Amino acid sequence: MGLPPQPRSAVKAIPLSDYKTPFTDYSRWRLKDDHGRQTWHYLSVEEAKKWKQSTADKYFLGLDTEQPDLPPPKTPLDVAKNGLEFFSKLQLPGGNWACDYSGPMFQLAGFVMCWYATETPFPEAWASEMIRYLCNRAHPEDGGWGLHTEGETSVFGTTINYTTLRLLGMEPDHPVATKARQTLHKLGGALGVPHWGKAWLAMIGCFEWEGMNPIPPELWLLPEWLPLHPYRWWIHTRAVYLPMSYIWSKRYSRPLNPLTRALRTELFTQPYSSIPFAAHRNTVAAADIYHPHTTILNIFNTVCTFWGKYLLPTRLKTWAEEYAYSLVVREDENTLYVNLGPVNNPLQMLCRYIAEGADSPAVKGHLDRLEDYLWVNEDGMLMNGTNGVQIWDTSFAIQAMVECGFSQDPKYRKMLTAAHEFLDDQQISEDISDAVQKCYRQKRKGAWAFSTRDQGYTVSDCTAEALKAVVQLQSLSKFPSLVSTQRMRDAVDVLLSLRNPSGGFASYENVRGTKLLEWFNAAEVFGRIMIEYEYPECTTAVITALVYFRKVDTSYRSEEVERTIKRAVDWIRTVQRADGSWEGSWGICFSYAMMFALESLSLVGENYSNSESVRRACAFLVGKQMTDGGWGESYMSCVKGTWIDHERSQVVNTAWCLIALMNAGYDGREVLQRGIDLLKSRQQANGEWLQEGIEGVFNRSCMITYPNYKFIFPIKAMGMFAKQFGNEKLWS
Ligand SMILES: CC(C)=CCC[C@@H](C)[C@H]1CC[C@@]2(C)C3=C(CC[C@]12C)[C@@]1(C)CC[C@H](O)C(C)(C)[C@@H]1CC3
Repeated sequence: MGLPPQPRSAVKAIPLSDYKTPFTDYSRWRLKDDHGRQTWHYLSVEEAKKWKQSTADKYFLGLDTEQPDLPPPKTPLDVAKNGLEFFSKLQLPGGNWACDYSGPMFQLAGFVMCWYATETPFPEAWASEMIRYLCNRAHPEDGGWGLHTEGETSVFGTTINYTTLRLLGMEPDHPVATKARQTLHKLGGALGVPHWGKAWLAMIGCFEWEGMNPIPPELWLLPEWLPLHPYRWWIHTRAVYLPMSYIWSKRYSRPLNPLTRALRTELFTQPYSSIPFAAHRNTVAAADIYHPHTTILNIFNTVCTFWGKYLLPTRLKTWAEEYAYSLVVREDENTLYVNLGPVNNPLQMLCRYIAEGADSPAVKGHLDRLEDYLWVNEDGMLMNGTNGVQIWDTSFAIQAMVECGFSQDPKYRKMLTAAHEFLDDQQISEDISDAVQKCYRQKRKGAWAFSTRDQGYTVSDCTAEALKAVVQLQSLSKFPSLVSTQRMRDAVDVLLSLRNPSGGFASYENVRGTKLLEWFNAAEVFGRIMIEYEYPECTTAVITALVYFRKVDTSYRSEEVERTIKRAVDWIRTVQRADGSWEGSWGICFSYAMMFALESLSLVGENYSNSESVRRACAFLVGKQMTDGGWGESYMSCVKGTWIDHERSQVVNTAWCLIALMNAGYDGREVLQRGIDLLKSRQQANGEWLQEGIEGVFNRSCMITYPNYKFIFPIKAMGMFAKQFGNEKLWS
């Protein structure tokens, strides 16, 4: 400690196992919260004296939080109180919560490669800690990386993270680099890197653009009624391919320099100049493929390659580039450079750099806002999956406290008031003037996003959970009416705008495309990314929110609300599996979706005593209880689409299953109490629960952490148990 950031050459000789000691002085990092904008700052020694490190900073950095031992809990609410005692220390001044939102192992790489492509130097403290993070995440046996932290070594993960380390300053003969390179070569080298990897490498001059399947911006000029039009794609897919298509069309590569020349020799198993790149458009390492190319995609790619090479008129190409670029600019303007997510953001920056140059306000705006995605944990610096989890986690934290009956308790008033004010501040108050027509955006006035208002993207269940939290506080717990009735109605308008003909709800938008679009999924590493799908979690969250809203406002669009609830419940029934379960898409996995499904069914009056479908669901869950009383689901549940036990019970899965069963009105007290005992037994003396397995997922194959869940859901489960059975003394 006390060291300045280590010069990158100093990281030279450290072996893979020794990256636990920070390269920077961890007592000098601070997390700043500006209306939910969370950014990490590395202070000078002088600055650090004036700006004290908070408990939250220390916790996130893996330093000792010095929280005292609390009186041993005797009742479920004691456990909840102790949990909250700790969790309250993690609340940021703006009333929201933050977290290390890691898991995917491709975001930092995308960020570093795009940043490098813009010829911008990296701040020293970042570079050192990013290097350390990647060293800490390398698999101990083979030194490679996978798609996500739990995944097996892949060509994708290893190619892009090896490249990242080198761009950040690691020498090629460093033991970490040597080991990773050997593994990469054993896997056939970077020629087999999937599509996005090829694109990123091409941007820094380490892959030839002709070796990539095309991403023609001309697609944006197709008539919108065509099923293939990008506006019908899932929002994240189109947001990534939009800037990528512009860069692809421009064939932009950073001019070569000694480092990228060296990388050209390190990444491949054969001399770079001897590689016939055009023949390798479809070369993808077998182990990397989650979603193989379809014949139709291969034909499409061949046609597009031919079209681009021989037929595309220059004027049309320019027009397409200009149109795509105009959408890139709008995305920046509409989100104040935060952008939809961590992959499109750096790509957007590179587009602005290509078109407007390094000194343009746009590139500067990007360089500034990219910081919102960076995070520092005990292992180093990484890129978060979004610019935070602010609204989402704050909504759930409020709901958990309400469930415990703490909204009436003066002790929690300050924490809840700050959280309430945060949600009030973060509701999106207006639509983007020309956005709906020209950027293909969903209605957003009245919505809440997942992270912040600045990011500004409607998400169905984020709107629903925030609305539920607001109703719970304002109408059912007599908190001041910060969010007016009109604004709640705006939120309901958003939810109703998201209805689909099936009755189910998707994530950001209505389902706009046909499932057949999946034939054109070119990303290779993810499944189900081409269109929006209806999800049990999103659908049930909407049902729940509408039921809550209806409790306080019976008149607004009442028939539509009624019909929407009914149709959504019908949809939920259609996707319940024969074994009684629901499969999750955003959390791991069945336990997550079932928690939401059984809550909404209970709110429409279906429970264990009167519904066969609820009874089947309960039997499923009870059947999964482990011998220690807990539940545990492996992330492989999501990959395989069938419940797979974790090797050990998990606090978060246990809480989800308990909440699900209690919502269902399941009457087996013993089953529930064994789960409650397990949660209590895992709580530390200071009220904390320790991090266990990864909690979240997206696109079926990529895992992502939700570290606050281990506080929020056990607290909620305790509150519900106390409500259902009385807050009796259970432990001496
Ligand atoms: C394939 C690409 C572009 C990768 C970048 C990562 C994003 C796509 C991921 C990271 C976090 C992520 C899983 C998220 C979601 C969508 C996809 C995200 C944004 C949503 C908003 C979908 C709806 C969900 O119910 C929930 C709100 C939990 C999540 C939150 C995180």
